[in-house]
Amino acid sequence: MACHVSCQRGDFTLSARLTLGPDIDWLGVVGASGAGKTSLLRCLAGLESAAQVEGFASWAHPAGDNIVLVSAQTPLFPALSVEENLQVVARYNGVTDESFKSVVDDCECRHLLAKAVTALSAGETQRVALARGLLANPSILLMDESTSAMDTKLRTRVLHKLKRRTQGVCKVVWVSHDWQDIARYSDEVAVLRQGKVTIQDMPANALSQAEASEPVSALQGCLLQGPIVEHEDEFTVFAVGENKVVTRAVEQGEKNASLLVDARQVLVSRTPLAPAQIGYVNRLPVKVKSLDTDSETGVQRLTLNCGNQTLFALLEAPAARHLAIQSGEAVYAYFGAGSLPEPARA
Ligand SMILES: Nc1ncnc2c1ncn2[C@@H]1O[C@H](COP(=O)(O)OP(=O)(O)OP(=O)(O)O)[C@@H](O)[C@H]1O
Repeated sequence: MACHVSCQRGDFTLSARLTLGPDIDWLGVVGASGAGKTSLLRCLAGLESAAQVEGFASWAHPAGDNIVLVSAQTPLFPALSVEENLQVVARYNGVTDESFKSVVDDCECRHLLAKAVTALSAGETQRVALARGLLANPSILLMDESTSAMDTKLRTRVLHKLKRRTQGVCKVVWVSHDWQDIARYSDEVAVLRQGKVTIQDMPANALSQAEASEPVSALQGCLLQGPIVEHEDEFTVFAVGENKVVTRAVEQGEKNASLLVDARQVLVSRTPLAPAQIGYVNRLPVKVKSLDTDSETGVQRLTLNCGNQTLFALLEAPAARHLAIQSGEAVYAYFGAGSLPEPARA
C-alpha cells in the first residue's frame, strides 16, 4: 500500500512516498537533521493544514483510525499532576483501570503519578507523554524522538514493552537518531533526504544492502546479528559464526541480538591486537571482499565478510595509503558495542 505525503513548510518541500505493507508494524524513519522527519510525522498526524496525505489511515488495524503523535511539541498540561494528565486522556477514551495501570507500568511512570509535570526530568516527561499517547488507544502511533532523553537501559526496556504492547493493535511510525534502536525495533526503515524518501521498504536488517546504493556519507550502517550466547545486565554477547560480538543489553527472553556497526567506527588491522589495547570491545576476523576508493577524497571503503555477514569500514586517505590493503586479504575488524549503558552512579 502506497502512502504519499506532500507539504510546503516555508521554503522546504516535503514530497515523500512510503510503502506500508500489511506485515509492517513498526516503520522506522531516519535521515539527517532537517531532512523532514518531524514534518512528515506532523503531516501524518493531521497537524499541517496545508498537507496532502493519501493512503495512510487505511494502513491501521481495522479496529480504528485513531492517529496519535507523541513528540516534544505536544506538551503535557502544566497545571495538572502526572496522574491527572493521564486520567484526562484515559477517561475520555474509556480506558479501564487495569489498562491504565498496565500502560503506566509499561512506560515506567508509576512512581511519577503524584508529581507535577513541571517537576519531571526530560526522560520522565517523555515516558509520561508516551503513556498519555498509549491511553488514547491509537491505531497508529507516531513517535518523534520520543525516547531520546532516556538512558540506554531504560530506553531498551520501554521500547521492548512498547513493541509487545502494540503487537496486533497498533502500527508505529517512529523517528530516532539512534540507529541501533531503529535497526533493532523496526520491521522496515525509510530514509528521508531533503524531503524525499530515498530508500524505502528496507528491512532493518538489510541496512548493508541499502548502503551500497547510497553515497557513503548518507548511510553507513551494517547490521550484525546472531543467537545470544551470554546475557548480562549491562551487555549481551551474540555469535557471528564462531566468533562473539558484544552489544548493549537486550531484554530477557530474546533469542537473538544485533549490533549496527557504523563503518566510520571500524578499525582495520592485519595483526590481532587485544581489543582493549585500542579501546574497542569487539574484534572479528574478516576477509576483504572488495574495496572502493573515492577519487576526490581518497577515502577507501572496504566491504568485509565474516562468515555470511557483511561489515563495512571507511579508511581515511592516509590510513588507506599506509595499510595498502588488498582485496581477498584476511584482516581484523575492531569496533565498539553501540552505546553501552553508563556505569551506575553511586
Ligand atoms: N514551521 C516551519 N516553517 C517553515 N519551515 C519549517 C517549519 N518547521 C520546519 N521547517 C523547515 O522544514 C525543514 C525540515 O524540518 P524538520 O523539522 O521536519 O526536519 P527533521 O528531519 O525532523 O530535523 P531534526 O532531525 O533536526 O529534528 C527544515 O529545513 C526546517 O527549517
